[in-house]
Amino acid sequence: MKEYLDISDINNLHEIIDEAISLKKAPYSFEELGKHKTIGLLFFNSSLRTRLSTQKAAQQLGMHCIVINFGADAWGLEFEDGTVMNGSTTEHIKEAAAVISQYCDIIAIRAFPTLTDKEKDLSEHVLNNFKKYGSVPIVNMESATAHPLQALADAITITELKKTAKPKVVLSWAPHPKALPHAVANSFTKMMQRMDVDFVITHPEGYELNPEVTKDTPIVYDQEEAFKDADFIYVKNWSNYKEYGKVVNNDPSWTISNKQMAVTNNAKFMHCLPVRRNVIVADEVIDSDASVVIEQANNRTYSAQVVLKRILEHLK
Ligand SMILES: NCCC[C@H](NC(=O)CCC(=O)O)C(=O)O
Ligand SMILES: NC(=O)OP(=O)(O)O
Repeated sequence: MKEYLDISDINNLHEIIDEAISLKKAPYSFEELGKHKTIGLLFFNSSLRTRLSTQKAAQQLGMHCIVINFGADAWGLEFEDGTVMNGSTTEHIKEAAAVISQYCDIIAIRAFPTLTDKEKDLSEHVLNNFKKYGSVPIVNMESATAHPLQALADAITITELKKTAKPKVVLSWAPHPKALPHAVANSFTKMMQRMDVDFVITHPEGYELNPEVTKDTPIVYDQEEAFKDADFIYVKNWSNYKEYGKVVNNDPSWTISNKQMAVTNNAKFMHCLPVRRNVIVADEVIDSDASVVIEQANNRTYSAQVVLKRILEHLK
């Protein structure tokens, strides 16, 4: 694997999921592979799971890890070409990406969307500028439109827990007070389209994701109808895509409670975390045996580890 920007960088999905599950059983089997290699983790936004699981994955491969928070302790970066830099930005991406590439063999980046400038977000300008001006492989740790490490962890989790050959998986929107990105929902959708599952999306009318992502995936506007006989309920809020970045609906009847779970086939409840309790999901569901959110978060380590392993093998 040359880089990991999107799940399209995965050639053989079955193979990578199986390999991640093997790494979970023997996480130190390749601790020589990353010896004397360094990964730089660049954060423009907060993180708990991605930051810790990616570090853990790198360490289990014998790599060194360096971390920088652009929001807090780096110089303000300029991304536009030809700007007269007499304002708030201090350093241009051209130098920053080239310099970081001197110190790191792999660069991993978290950079959320603006949710105000749709065109800029869709262009993935942060990720693509690092790719353009850096000289080492890039790993996406959640960008404006994609969270492929999360989607791979989700695929591992569903593979481990499914009880039938072709489970029914539902992606459900749930309310949230703030405008949230589409990245998790986009990557999960693309992942389910590649897996052998019966996949349905449910959300209030008007909350359609980018049609270039959803393609021909069935969309059911009635949440209860969508949940019938489901084996996995994957919940996520996203802000409006058409009225870009707006919160136009906060309907609490979409919050996942026992009432919704009752029509499923004893479904597992999934969420990428962090989750707002009693807004996205009621305590009674996330505290029940149906919830697999901790197993899902654990799989973030093996998702990152299999990706880093493959990039390291490509570097050799
Ligand atoms: N990496 C997992 C999710 C990150 C982000 N959630 C958030 O920003 C939650 C913020 C809050 O609840 O205040 C998202 O939805 O893409
Ligand atoms: N799921 C996830 O990416 O969590 P963090 O935002 O805490 O990294």
